[in-house]
Amino acid sequence: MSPHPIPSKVTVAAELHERFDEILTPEALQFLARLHDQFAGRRQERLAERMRARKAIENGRDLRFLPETAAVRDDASWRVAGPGPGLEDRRVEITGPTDPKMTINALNSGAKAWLADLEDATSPTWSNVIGGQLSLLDAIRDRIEFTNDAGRTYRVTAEQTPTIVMRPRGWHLVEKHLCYTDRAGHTRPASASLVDFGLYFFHNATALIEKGRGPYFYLPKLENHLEARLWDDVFTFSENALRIPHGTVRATVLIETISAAFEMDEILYELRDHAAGLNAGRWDYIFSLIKNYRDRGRSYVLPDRSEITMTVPYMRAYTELLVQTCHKRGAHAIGGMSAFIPSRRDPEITAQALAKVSDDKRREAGDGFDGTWVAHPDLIPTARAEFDAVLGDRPNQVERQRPEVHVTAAQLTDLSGITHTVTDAGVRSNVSVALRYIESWLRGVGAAALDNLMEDAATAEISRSQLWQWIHQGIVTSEGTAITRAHVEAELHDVIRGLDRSLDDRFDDAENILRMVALEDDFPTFLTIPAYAHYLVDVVPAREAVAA
Ligand SMILES: CC(=O)SCCNC(=O)CCNC(=O)[C@H](O)C(C)(C)COP(=O)(O)OP(=O)(O)OC[C@H]1O[C@@H](n2cnc3c(N)ncnc32)[C@H](O)[C@@H]1OP(=O)(O)O
Ligand SMILES: O=CC(=O)O
Ligand SMILES: [Mg+2]
Repeated sequence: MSPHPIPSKVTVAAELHERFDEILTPEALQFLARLHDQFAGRRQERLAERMRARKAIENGRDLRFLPETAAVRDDASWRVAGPGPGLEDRRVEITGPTDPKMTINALNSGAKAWLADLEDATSPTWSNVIGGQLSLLDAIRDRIEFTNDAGRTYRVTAEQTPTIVMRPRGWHLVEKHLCYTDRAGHTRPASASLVDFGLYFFHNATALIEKGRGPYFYLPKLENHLEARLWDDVFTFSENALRIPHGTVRATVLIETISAAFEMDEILYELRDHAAGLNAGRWDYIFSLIKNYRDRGRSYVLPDRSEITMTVPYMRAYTELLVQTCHKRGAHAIGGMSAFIPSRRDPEITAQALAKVSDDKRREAGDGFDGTWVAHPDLIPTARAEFDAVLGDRPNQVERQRPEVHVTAAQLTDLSGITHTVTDAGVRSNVSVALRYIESWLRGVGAAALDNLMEDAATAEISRSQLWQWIHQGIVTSEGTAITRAHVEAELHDVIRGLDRSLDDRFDDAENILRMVALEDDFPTFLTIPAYAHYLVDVVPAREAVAA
């Protein structure tokens, strides 16, 4: 370390589009630099630990409830902070990206909460990342407006708007358009989590509190309780920095990795001053199962994506444990996303989607969940009806304990007794969906309706990781086709031949990424990491002028 350390800073290494200076103010960048001073090193340690943990599973180690944290699990006395103002009743939450139109539509939707998503549903182009922050800034100040190409102007007209719960990107991602230079003069890309969280918190925490709500977050893709501790420390540091009372932030943690399912109590405990609940993030959870057990033999091979439902035993074990853990600790249990979406052009598709969503939400409400997610505004009445039927006038059912639930470690990963059937159609569908989703993502559209299903980063991860696993485990389809690399290549060519191409589509790049993440021997931990590095980064020399 030099005897006269230079101040650390965060600098902008990208074009400043219209109004970006309202978000990337010197003060906001300085706040990001302080967050990185405190937490960038710990983030790196956590990421290194993720690699070690994954390697251990790969080498045959079974996950277990941690002996060293048994006291936390066994202590019946502690509770979490619980809902902040505006989070008491979360029976239906709409999720979606934060472009201005979706923001306004979500705020007018009638849902109780809006998951403003910078994660699974957002392609992290520079425009989307800072544009999303601008939408939120404007929404919170009641001034958001949008006019589409046809001249239709969108405004927020609802009397009661949903409580905003923002979801920053996960710890694994970087934001290369912002550079962090530490006190020793080393420059690295900023942490995407700290950027998304930090900018939102810095600009909006006080305004949200003045509106009677608060700075609320969904935390994605946590793998263990030490990552929860890191987030908790980020919250406490940020509350102190902005002189906001400790415990104002609320976090709802997605339990969407297999390892986190073994540490639900511990995650809530680490975040107990800030925790509002847990969410059953089913799509990433399935992806995490495949990713971690992909090399553990055929008994860990999951069937066609369409067959992996919430009623198979290992998925039931996970959701039952989640509800039980939450209610024991005074936390809300929030259900997940049914991927079926309605079509305003096709009443039959809509009827099918509503029936599937009804079933899913009825099961969740009956199991004790306090609320749930929907992907589309037209699903809100259906989801609400199922929760109204169980909750009635009560805002939630946190008081409903589930003492009869006894989930063992083995049940969480026991894939025996389920079908492992893979079909030709399942292979084709994974190739087609993954390719088309990645193409959309590369164009900056992070959630898409494909074949009447909602697809986002989490669902696309399932498709590509299944292809990888099926190839590497030498699976033969029920029709007798050996799923080799050559076979998947042939399917890919076939899908590409059948596409409606345009001059500016990104299918060539999408094909390149799909090959990288599904057809190589190496298994990238997230498809978004190489896709971002290859195609989404548009860096210009850092601007010293806006450095903090
Ligand atoms: C695994 C997970 O993490 S799940 C959570 C992350 N995923 C998501 O959040 C997906 C959210 N959903 C969506 O993005 C969209 O519903 C899609 C992409 C699936 C489908 O969107 P579209 O093709 O636009 O659907 P459709 O044409 O039927 O939309 C009708 C209207 O509803 C609006 N709408 C649709 N979904 C949403 C939403 N989630 N939030 C707000 N408005 C929405 C559309 O903007 C459109 O508005 P308009 O009539 O003013 O143009
Ligand atoms: O984020 C939610 C999921 O299902 O993944
Ligand atoms: Mg997810």
